[in-house]
Amino acid sequence: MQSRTASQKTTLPFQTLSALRAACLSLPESDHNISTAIAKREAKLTKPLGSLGRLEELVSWLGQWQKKSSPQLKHVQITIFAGNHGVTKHGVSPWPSNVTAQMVENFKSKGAAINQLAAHAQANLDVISLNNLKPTADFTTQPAMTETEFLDAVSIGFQSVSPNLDLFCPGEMGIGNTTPAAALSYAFFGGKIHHWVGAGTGINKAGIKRKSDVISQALQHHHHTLNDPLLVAQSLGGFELAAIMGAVLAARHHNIPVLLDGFICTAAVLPLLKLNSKALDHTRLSHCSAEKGHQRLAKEMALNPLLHLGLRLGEGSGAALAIPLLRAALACHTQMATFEEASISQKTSS
Ligand SMILES: O=C(O)c1ccc[n+]([C@@H]2O[C@H](COP(=O)([O-])O)[C@@H](O)[C@H]2O)c1
Ligand SMILES: Cc1cc2nc[nH]c2cc1C
Repeated sequence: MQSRTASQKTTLPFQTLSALRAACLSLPESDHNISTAIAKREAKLTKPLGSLGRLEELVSWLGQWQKKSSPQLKHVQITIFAGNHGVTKHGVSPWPSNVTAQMVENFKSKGAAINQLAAHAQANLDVISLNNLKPTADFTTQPAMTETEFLDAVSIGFQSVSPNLDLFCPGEMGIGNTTPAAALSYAFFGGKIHHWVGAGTGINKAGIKRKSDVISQALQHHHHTLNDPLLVAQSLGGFELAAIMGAVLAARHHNIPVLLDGFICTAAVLPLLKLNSKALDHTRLSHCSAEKGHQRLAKEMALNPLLHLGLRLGEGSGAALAIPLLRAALACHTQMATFEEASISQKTSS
């Protein structure tokens, strides 16, 4: 496993918000000729058309973005982005912030759930600690990050994605990060605060009330930023969320399909969607988290989760669990016999 503390300042791709905005607005498209080729083969395979349900669509999605009519999953990367949060001083998480660094060590020594799930999925796992795990500012009174801090974090995420990948899965670790995730969701979709605020790592009712109050205060403080998705991400997000946003943007520029993880990961890429309604076409949502706001967020973002397992761990765990599903989909598409090869009669009427 590679682990980085990601504080280098040289040749970062985004020196200004307008450079980042331009990269979000001008995005490559998938190759629709590939989906036609894949659909043609799918129709010849020894099963009623459509009978493998979403597995069929997943093969087409992988192929369109990889630009391969026989998509592959040789180079699969899970990267955990770790960061800390100034809002934790308001008691929004039951865990102390030093658990973020302790879990980073646990990832490095292969003791965490994601280490087992990544190995099972035959995926490479890296961890990147943002800002040396120094926390964001308390966003109830200041932007979570300065413009430079935000751009650096986005740039580090962007640069972390190697162009040769077949699939990229961002994960995250950050005590307190369900609060910025809920704040971003509420800032972009409104509704009632309590729709977005859940127990995270297990906070009690009083803690959930504190989280809601913190978010309400933060939105009042940053109301002037709410019409600009990048300023919202800078003001209400976090280092690891910004890095995830940058990484998912990079994957798009390299035509790499992405599996999104849980509530925090989904909220992290929401600014991309708000800037460009096609920005997440190269992604699929691996699972629906048990965290309260995730189902609503997925619906608002028109993301249809592949798995419902009651997970609420983060680390990229849901994405890791969906990788074997993608491998199964590819195995069927590439290795099944056609009707002709297996001498099976085709259907006689429609
Ligand atoms: O992925 C999810 O949906 C998810 C839901 C709840 C908690 N988490 C993880 O728990 C941590 C944040 O929870 P909290 O209570 O400290 O805000 C962070 O490290 C996340 O990876 C993750
Ligand atoms: C132990 C622990 C492991 C985690 N993994 C992701 N978030 C986490 C939060 C805690 C508290």
